[in-house]
Amino acid sequence: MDILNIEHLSKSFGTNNVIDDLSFSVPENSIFGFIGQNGAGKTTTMKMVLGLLKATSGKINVCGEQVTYGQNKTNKYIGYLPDVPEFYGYMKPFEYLKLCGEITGLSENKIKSRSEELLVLVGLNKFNKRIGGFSRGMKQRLGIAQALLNEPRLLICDEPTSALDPVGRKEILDILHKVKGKTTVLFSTHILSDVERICDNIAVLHGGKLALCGTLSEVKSQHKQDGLLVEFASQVDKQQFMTSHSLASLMTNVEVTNTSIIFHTHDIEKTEMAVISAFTETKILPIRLEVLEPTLESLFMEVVK
Ligand SMILES: Nc1ncnc2c1ncn2[C@@H]1O[C@H](COP(=O)(O)OP(=O)(O)OP(=O)(O)O)[C@@H](O)[C@H]1O
Repeated sequence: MDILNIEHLSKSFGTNNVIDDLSFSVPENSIFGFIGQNGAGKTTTMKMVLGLLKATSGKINVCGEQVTYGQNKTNKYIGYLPDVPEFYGYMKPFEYLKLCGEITGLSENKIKSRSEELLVLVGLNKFNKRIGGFSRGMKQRLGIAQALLNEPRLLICDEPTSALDPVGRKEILDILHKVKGKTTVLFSTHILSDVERICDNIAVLHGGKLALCGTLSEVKSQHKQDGLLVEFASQVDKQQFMTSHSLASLMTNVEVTNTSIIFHTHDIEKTEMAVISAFTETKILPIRLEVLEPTLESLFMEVVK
Protein backbone atom coordinates (compact mmCIF):
# COMPACT_ATOMS: atom_id res chain seq x y z
CA MET A 1 0.00 0.00 0.00
CA ASP A 2 1.07 3.57 -0.65
CA ILE A 3 1.07 5.80 2.40
CA LEU A 4 1.35 8.99 0.34
CA ASN A 5 0.09 9.52 -3.16
CA ILE A 6 0.72 12.70 -5.14
CA GLU A 7 -1.04 13.12 -8.49
CA HIS A 8 -0.43 15.86 -11.06
CA LEU A 9 0.49 18.37 -8.36
CA SER A 10 1.36 21.90 -9.47
CA LYS A 11 2.13 25.04 -7.49
CA SER A 12 2.88 28.54 -8.70
CA PHE A 13 3.85 31.60 -6.69
CA GLY A 14 2.68 34.36 -9.02
CA THR A 15 4.35 33.60 -12.33
CA ASN A 16 6.95 31.31 -10.71
CA ASN A 17 5.98 27.71 -11.54
CA VAL A 18 7.65 25.93 -8.63
CA ILE A 19 6.01 22.50 -8.90
CA ASP A 20 4.95 21.32 -12.33
CA ASP A 21 2.72 18.25 -12.73
CA LEU A 22 4.41 16.20 -10.01
CA SER A 23 3.22 12.61 -9.45
CA PHE A 24 4.77 9.96 -7.20
CA SER A 25 3.88 7.55 -4.40
CA VAL A 26 5.58 6.63 -1.15
CA PRO A 27 5.21 2.90 -0.33
CA GLU A 28 4.35 1.97 3.25
CA ASN A 29 7.33 1.06 5.46
CA SER A 30 9.87 2.54 3.09
CA ILE A 31 12.52 5.14 3.79
CA PHE A 32 11.91 7.57 0.97
CA GLY A 33 14.53 10.13 -0.05
CA PHE A 34 13.05 13.28 -1.58
CA ILE A 35 16.01 14.79 -3.38
CA GLY A 36 16.54 18.18 -4.98
CA GLN A 37 18.89 21.12 -5.14
CA ASN A 38 18.24 24.24 -3.05
CA GLY A 39 15.05 25.85 -4.29
CA ALA A 40 13.87 22.71 -6.14
CA GLY A 41 10.51 22.82 -4.34
CA LYS A 42 10.91 20.14 -1.65
CA THR A 43 9.62 22.26 1.25
CA THR A 44 6.78 23.59 -0.91
CA THR A 45 5.70 20.01 -1.70
CA MET A 46 5.87 18.96 1.96
CA LYS A 47 3.80 21.95 3.04
CA MET A 48 1.13 20.99 0.51
CA VAL A 49 1.16 17.42 1.90
CA LEU A 50 0.57 18.93 5.35
CA GLY A 51 -2.29 21.09 4.03
CA LEU A 52 -0.35 24.25 4.94
CA LEU A 53 -0.05 25.51 1.35
CA LYS A 54 -2.74 25.51 -1.32
CA ALA A 55 -1.87 23.59 -4.47
CA THR A 56 -2.56 25.33 -7.77
CA SER A 57 -3.83 21.97 -9.07
CA GLY A 58 -3.51 18.25 -8.40
CA LYS A 59 -4.39 15.82 -5.66
CA ILE A 60 -2.66 14.50 -2.54
CA ASN A 61 -3.76 11.44 -0.54
CA VAL A 62 -2.33 10.44 2.84
CA CYS A 63 -3.30 6.92 4.01
CA GLY A 64 -6.04 6.92 1.37
CA GLU A 65 -7.62 10.19 2.52
CA GLN A 66 -7.47 13.34 0.43
CA VAL A 67 -5.54 16.31 1.82
CA THR A 68 -7.52 19.54 1.91
CA TYR A 69 -5.77 22.88 2.23
CA GLY A 70 -6.39 24.54 5.60
CA GLN A 71 -7.72 21.36 7.20
CA ASN A 72 -5.66 19.08 9.36
CA LYS A 73 -7.65 15.82 9.32
CA THR A 74 -4.95 13.89 7.42
CA ASN A 75 -2.24 15.26 9.72
CA LYS A 76 -3.27 12.73 12.37
CA TYR A 77 -1.29 10.23 10.29
CA ILE A 78 1.78 12.46 10.01
CA GLY A 79 4.69 13.44 12.25
CA TYR A 80 6.59 16.45 10.92
CA LEU A 81 10.06 17.76 11.59
CA PRO A 82 10.53 21.18 9.93
CA ASP A 83 13.95 22.22 8.60
CA VAL A 84 14.52 24.57 11.56
CA PRO A 85 12.56 23.20 14.53
CA GLU A 86 11.72 25.70 17.28
CA PHE A 87 11.80 24.81 20.98
CA TYR A 88 11.34 26.51 24.32
CA GLY A 89 14.98 26.77 25.41
CA TYR A 90 14.17 26.85 29.13
CA MET A 91 12.50 23.42 29.00
CA LYS A 92 14.14 20.04 29.47
CA PRO A 93 13.51 17.31 26.84
CA PHE A 94 10.95 15.39 28.90
CA GLU A 95 9.06 18.60 29.80
CA TYR A 96 8.92 19.56 26.13
CA LEU A 97 7.59 16.15 25.02
CA LYS A 98 5.07 16.26 27.89
CA LEU A 99 3.81 19.64 26.67
CA CYS A 100 3.51 18.36 23.08
CA GLY A 101 1.70 15.23 24.31
CA GLU A 102 -0.75 17.32 26.34
CA ILE A 103 -1.48 19.55 23.33
CA THR A 104 -2.21 16.47 21.19
CA GLY A 105 -4.48 15.07 23.89
CA LEU A 106 -2.47 11.99 24.92
CA SER A 107 -3.15 10.52 28.36
CA GLU A 108 -0.68 11.15 31.18
CA ASN A 109 0.43 7.50 31.23
CA LYS A 110 0.86 7.42 27.46
CA ILE A 111 2.88 10.65 27.50
CA LYS A 112 5.21 9.22 30.17
CA SER A 113 5.79 5.82 28.54
CA ARG A 114 6.06 7.18 25.01
CA SER A 115 8.41 10.03 25.98
CA GLU A 116 10.72 7.69 27.88
CA GLU A 117 10.80 5.26 24.96
CA LEU A 118 11.46 8.03 22.42
CA LEU A 119 14.17 9.73 24.48
CA VAL A 120 15.99 6.37 24.55
CA LEU A 121 15.49 6.01 20.77
CA VAL A 122 17.04 9.44 20.06
CA GLY A 123 19.77 9.05 22.70
CA LEU A 124 18.61 11.91 24.96
CA ASN A 125 17.36 9.86 27.92
CA LYS A 126 20.45 10.60 30.02
CA PHE A 127 20.60 14.26 29.06
CA ASN A 128 18.44 16.09 31.54
CA LYS A 129 19.52 19.63 30.61
CA ARG A 130 17.70 22.63 29.22
CA ILE A 131 17.13 22.58 25.44
CA GLY A 132 18.69 26.06 25.16
CA GLY A 133 22.12 24.43 25.66
CA PHE A 134 21.58 21.70 23.06
CA SER A 135 23.69 21.32 19.91
CA ARG A 136 21.92 21.41 16.53
CA GLY A 137 22.12 17.64 16.28
CA MET A 138 20.51 17.20 19.70
CA LYS A 139 17.72 19.59 18.74
CA GLN A 140 17.09 17.63 15.54
CA ARG A 141 16.99 14.39 17.55
CA LEU A 142 14.52 15.90 20.01
CA GLY A 143 12.50 17.13 17.02
CA ILE A 144 12.29 13.56 15.71
CA ALA A 145 11.13 12.34 19.15
CA GLN A 146 8.43 15.02 19.17
CA ALA A 147 7.33 14.14 15.63
CA LEU A 148 7.04 10.46 16.62
CA LEU A 149 5.12 11.09 19.85
CA ASN A 150 1.73 10.43 18.32
CA GLU A 151 2.87 7.19 16.63
CA PRO A 152 2.41 8.61 13.11
CA ARG A 153 2.20 6.29 10.11
CA LEU A 154 4.26 8.77 8.09
CA LEU A 155 7.23 10.73 9.44
CA ILE A 156 8.17 13.71 7.25
CA CYS A 157 11.54 15.35 7.90
CA ASP A 158 12.62 18.46 6.00
CA GLU A 159 16.38 18.34 5.47
CA PRO A 160 17.06 16.75 8.88
CA THR A 161 20.80 16.36 8.30
CA SER A 162 21.69 19.45 6.24
CA ALA A 163 23.15 21.60 9.02
CA LEU A 164 24.92 18.77 10.86
CA ASP A 165 28.49 17.50 11.00
CA PRO A 166 29.21 13.87 9.91
CA VAL A 167 28.70 12.50 13.46
CA GLY A 168 25.39 14.35 13.89
CA ARG A 169 24.25 13.21 10.45
CA LYS A 170 25.04 9.59 11.22
CA GLU A 171 23.08 9.80 14.49
CA ILE A 172 19.99 11.11 12.66
CA LEU A 173 20.28 8.52 9.87
CA ASP A 174 20.64 5.73 12.44
CA ILE A 175 17.46 6.91 14.19
CA LEU A 176 15.52 7.09 10.90
CA HIS A 177 16.76 3.62 10.05
CA LYS A 178 15.62 2.30 13.45
CA VAL A 179 12.04 3.61 13.05
CA LYS A 180 11.69 1.88 9.68
CA GLY A 181 9.12 -0.89 9.96
CA LYS A 182 7.04 1.03 12.48
CA THR A 183 6.73 4.27 10.51
CA THR A 184 7.21 5.20 6.87
CA VAL A 185 9.88 7.88 6.59
CA LEU A 186 9.96 10.62 3.95
CA PHE A 187 12.90 12.96 4.20
CA SER A 188 14.10 15.70 1.92
CA THR A 189 17.77 16.28 1.31
CA HIS A 190 20.43 17.28 -1.15
CA ILE A 191 23.04 15.05 0.54
CA LEU A 192 23.13 12.06 -1.76
CA SER A 193 25.42 9.92 0.38
CA ASP A 194 22.77 10.09 3.16
CA VAL A 195 20.20 8.78 0.71
CA GLU A 196 22.46 5.94 -0.42
CA ARG A 197 23.03 4.99 3.21
CA ILE A 198 19.44 4.45 4.30
CA CYS A 199 16.83 5.00 1.57
CA ASP A 200 15.16 2.22 -0.34
CA ASN A 201 13.02 4.54 -2.52
CA ILE A 202 13.80 7.94 -4.03
CA ALA A 203 12.32 10.79 -6.02
CA VAL A 204 14.51 13.46 -7.58
CA LEU A 205 12.90 16.84 -8.13
CA HIS A 206 14.43 19.11 -10.74
CA GLY A 207 12.97 22.25 -12.27
CA GLY A 208 9.68 21.51 -10.48
CA LYS A 209 9.38 18.16 -12.27
CA LEU A 210 10.09 14.59 -11.28
CA ALA A 211 13.46 13.70 -12.82
CA LEU A 212 13.94 10.22 -11.30
CA CYS A 213 11.72 7.97 -9.19
CA GLY A 214 11.67 4.38 -7.95
CA THR A 215 13.63 2.08 -5.71
CA LEU A 216 17.28 3.04 -5.49
CA SER A 217 18.36 -0.11 -7.32
CA GLU A 218 15.68 0.32 -10.06
CA VAL A 219 16.74 3.91 -10.68
CA LYS A 220 20.39 2.93 -10.84
CA SER A 221 19.81 0.09 -13.29
CA GLN A 222 17.37 2.06 -15.51
CA HIS A 223 19.72 5.01 -15.82
CA LYS A 224 22.84 2.97 -15.78
CA GLN A 225 25.83 4.91 -16.95
CA ASP A 226 29.07 3.19 -16.11
CA GLY A 227 32.45 4.79 -16.02
CA LEU A 228 35.68 3.24 -17.30
CA LEU A 229 38.66 4.58 -15.39
CA VAL A 230 42.02 4.46 -17.16
CA GLU A 231 45.03 5.62 -15.17
CA PHE A 232 48.55 6.10 -16.52
CA ALA A 233 52.00 6.28 -14.94
CA SER A 234 52.51 9.82 -16.22
CA GLN A 235 50.75 12.81 -17.76
CA VAL A 236 52.80 12.32 -20.95
CA ASP A 237 51.47 8.75 -21.33
CA LYS A 238 47.91 10.01 -20.80
CA GLN A 239 48.29 12.79 -23.40
CA GLN A 240 49.71 10.41 -25.97
CA PHE A 241 46.98 7.85 -25.32
CA MET A 242 44.34 10.56 -25.84
CA THR A 243 45.58 11.19 -29.40
CA SER A 244 44.41 7.70 -30.44
CA HIS A 245 41.86 7.64 -33.30
CA SER A 246 40.11 4.71 -31.61
CA LEU A 247 38.89 7.07 -28.89
CA ALA A 248 37.32 9.68 -31.19
CA SER A 249 33.70 8.70 -30.52
CA LEU A 250 34.24 8.42 -26.73
CA MET A 251 35.67 11.86 -26.06
CA THR A 252 32.30 13.64 -25.72
CA ASN A 253 31.65 12.40 -22.16
CA VAL A 254 34.93 12.16 -20.28
CA GLU A 255 36.46 13.41 -17.05
CA VAL A 256 40.17 14.07 -17.42
CA THR A 257 42.58 14.58 -14.50
CA ASN A 258 46.37 14.78 -14.41
CA THR A 259 47.12 11.13 -15.13
CA SER A 260 43.70 9.54 -15.60
CA ILE A 261 40.59 9.57 -17.77
CA ILE A 262 37.08 8.38 -16.92
CA PHE A 263 34.94 7.50 -19.94
CA HIS A 264 31.23 7.78 -19.05
CA THR A 265 29.22 5.41 -21.17
CA HIS A 266 25.92 3.59 -21.63
CA ASP A 267 27.75 0.82 -23.53
CA ILE A 268 30.64 -0.38 -21.39
CA GLU A 269 31.65 -3.23 -23.74
CA LYS A 270 31.99 -0.94 -26.76
CA THR A 271 34.00 1.51 -24.65
CA GLU A 272 36.30 -1.25 -23.38
CA MET A 273 36.95 -2.44 -26.93
CA ALA A 274 37.79 1.08 -28.11
CA VAL A 275 40.10 1.68 -25.15
CA ILE A 276 41.92 -1.63 -25.73
CA SER A 277 42.38 -0.69 -29.42
CA ALA A 278 43.83 2.64 -28.24
CA PHE A 279 46.38 0.79 -26.05
CA THR A 280 47.49 -1.23 -29.10
CA GLU A 281 47.52 1.80 -31.39
CA THR A 282 49.57 4.03 -29.07
CA LYS A 283 51.59 1.21 -27.43
CA ILE A 284 50.86 2.76 -24.06
CA LEU A 285 49.59 0.65 -21.23
CA PRO A 286 47.73 1.88 -18.15
CA ILE A 287 48.68 1.25 -14.53
CA ARG A 288 44.99 0.86 -13.66
CA LEU A 289 41.86 -0.02 -15.61
CA GLU A 290 38.59 -0.23 -13.68
CA VAL A 291 34.84 -0.24 -14.37
CA LEU A 292 33.12 2.20 -11.98
CA GLU A 293 29.57 1.42 -10.89
CA PRO A 294 27.11 4.33 -11.20
CA THR A 295 26.55 6.27 -7.97
CA LEU A 296 23.47 8.25 -7.07
CA GLU A 297 25.65 11.34 -7.36
CA SER A 298 26.60 10.54 -10.97
CA LEU A 299 22.90 9.94 -11.82
CA PHE A 300 21.90 13.16 -10.12
CA MET A 301 24.54 15.16 -11.99
CA GLU A 302 23.29 13.62 -15.22
CA VAL A 303 19.67 14.68 -14.63
CA VAL A 304 20.38 18.19 -13.34
CA LYS A 305 22.98 19.24 -15.93
N1 LIG B 1 5.81 31.76 -0.03
C1 LIG B 1 6.52 31.86 -1.14
N2 LIG B 1 6.34 32.89 -2.00
C2 LIG B 1 7.03 32.98 -3.15
N3 LIG B 1 7.96 32.07 -3.54
C3 LIG B 1 8.19 31.03 -2.73
C4 LIG B 1 7.48 30.87 -1.49
N4 LIG B 1 7.92 29.72 -0.91
C5 LIG B 1 8.85 29.20 -1.73
N5 LIG B 1 9.02 29.99 -2.83
C6 LIG B 1 9.91 29.73 -3.95
O1 LIG B 1 9.69 28.41 -4.40
C7 LIG B 1 10.91 27.79 -4.80
C8 LIG B 1 11.05 26.47 -4.07
O2 LIG B 1 11.31 26.72 -2.68
P1 LIG B 1 11.38 25.54 -1.62
O3 LIG B 1 11.66 26.17 -0.30
O4 LIG B 1 10.19 24.67 -1.74
O5 LIG B 1 12.66 24.74 -2.13
P2 LIG B 1 13.49 23.60 -1.42
O6 LIG B 1 13.70 22.53 -2.43
O7 LIG B 1 12.85 23.21 -0.13
O8 LIG B 1 14.87 24.34 -1.19
P3 LIG B 1 15.86 24.39 0.07
O9 LIG B 1 16.68 23.14 -0.02
O10 LIG B 1 16.67 25.62 -0.22
O11 LIG B 1 15.04 24.50 1.31
C9 LIG B 1 12.02 28.79 -4.53
O12 LIG B 1 12.31 29.46 -5.73
C10 LIG B 1 11.39 29.74 -3.53
O13 LIG B 1 11.93 31.03 -3.65
